[in-house]
Amino acid sequence: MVSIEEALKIISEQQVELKSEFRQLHDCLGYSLSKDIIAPFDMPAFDNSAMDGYALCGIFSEYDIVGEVAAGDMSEIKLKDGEAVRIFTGAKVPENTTAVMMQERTSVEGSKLFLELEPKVAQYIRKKGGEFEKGQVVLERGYSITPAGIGLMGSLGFNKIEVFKNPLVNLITTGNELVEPGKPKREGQIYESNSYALETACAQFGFKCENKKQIKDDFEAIKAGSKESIENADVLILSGGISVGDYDFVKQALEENGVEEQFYKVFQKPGKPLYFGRKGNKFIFALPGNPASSLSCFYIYVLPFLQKFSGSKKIGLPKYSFPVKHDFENRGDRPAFLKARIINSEVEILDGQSSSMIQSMAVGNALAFVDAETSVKKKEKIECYLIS
Ligand SMILES: Nc1nc2c(c(=O)[nH]1)N[C@H]1C(S)=C(S)[C@@H](COP(=O)(O)OP(=O)(O)OC[C@H]3O[C@@H](n4cnc5c(N)ncnc54)[C@H](O)[C@@H]3O)O[C@H]1N2
Ligand code: MOO
Repeated sequence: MVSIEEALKIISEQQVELKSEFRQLHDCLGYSLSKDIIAPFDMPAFDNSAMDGYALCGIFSEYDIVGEVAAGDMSEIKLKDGEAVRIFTGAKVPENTTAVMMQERTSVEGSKLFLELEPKVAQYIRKKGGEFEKGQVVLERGYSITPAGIGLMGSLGFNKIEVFKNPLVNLITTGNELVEPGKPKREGQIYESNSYALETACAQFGFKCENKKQIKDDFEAIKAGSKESIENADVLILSGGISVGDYDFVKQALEENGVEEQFYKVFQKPGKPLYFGRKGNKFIFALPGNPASSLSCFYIYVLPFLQKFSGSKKIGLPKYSFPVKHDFENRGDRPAFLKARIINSEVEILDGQSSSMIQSMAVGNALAFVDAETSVKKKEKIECYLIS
């Protein structure tokens, strides 16, 4: 049995072989950059107008309108003192522009422009290189790509992005009692739900499960199924059958497949029987079958590993401290990740903390950490991992 800190350290210290690939710009959300993104030109690339209005030369109260520049135009106009051009947002400002005046503050009579107020030098001009300059690193290697990052890379003209390959994930659920949702079940059976929660938890962070298998509590079947997944995937996630019961075959099956245990059992609640193993450059997490245990172990242990394996610098769930809404006592002898809800900057520890209960996790948005045999007083701050 290891502590939470030891388990996380063992996971974070695994040497993983990162590979890179080019992906289309629209298809790299959830991937991480394998190279810095360097601006190929200044941003903006030319001085341009921030408003629909008039580009002015010199500071006067009236001007002669000498032309028009729309967004996308290649303006050849060189303004002289007292001249103005009609201009639109994003259009290149002509040479010698002193300022832009928004059209709401102007009036026009024939070709004469009158201003309601005096312009300030450089107002409403977005200067060339004002955001960043050519050659500047705008996104660093290891940056986990977001929609804004995609927008930025598109604005720099990149249509293919070099990213780290995401690990190939396989998922195996084990249990004789499990029935696929949508099918009839008889007394003693339950619906298989962990694979859905785990697959979508992967997807929440941009990781795809390429293959899902459901296997009975049969040693040979689990051994054969996990052998195949270890061959085909980078990371195998199993759920169930990892405790000490007569039908818990996962650990032994993994051992017989040549998987080397990195740790087994973590001193925590939920998720005590968590197993982590490795075979070469393949990694195996066997999560306890209880629904809240398996998902909580995914968030705390599997997610940081998948992120590391994808070359991301962003590791683990966002973690913040919040004051508790009410007194709380963890009477258990294990440190606990508690299903919790953060509202109005306060954290409420929810009812339904049993490892088999997932409704509290579904309506919650965080896992709150409270050490073993510890009381926390109302307003005392505790660490919370945000799950949504
Ligand atoms: N004698 C002991 N018994 C148990 C211990 C222990 O230390 N000594 N630990 C308990 C703890 S803590 C946990 S957590 C569970 C974990 O057991 P397993 O990983 O072997 O999981 P299973 O027995 O297969 O299932 C546990 C529970 O979860 C349900 N389940 C399993 N798979 C799914 C699924 N895919 N979808 C929905 N629900 C699932 C299953 O029906 C069981 O109710 O062991 C304790 N026992
Ligand atoms: O450690 Mo288990 O996940 O409490 O039921």
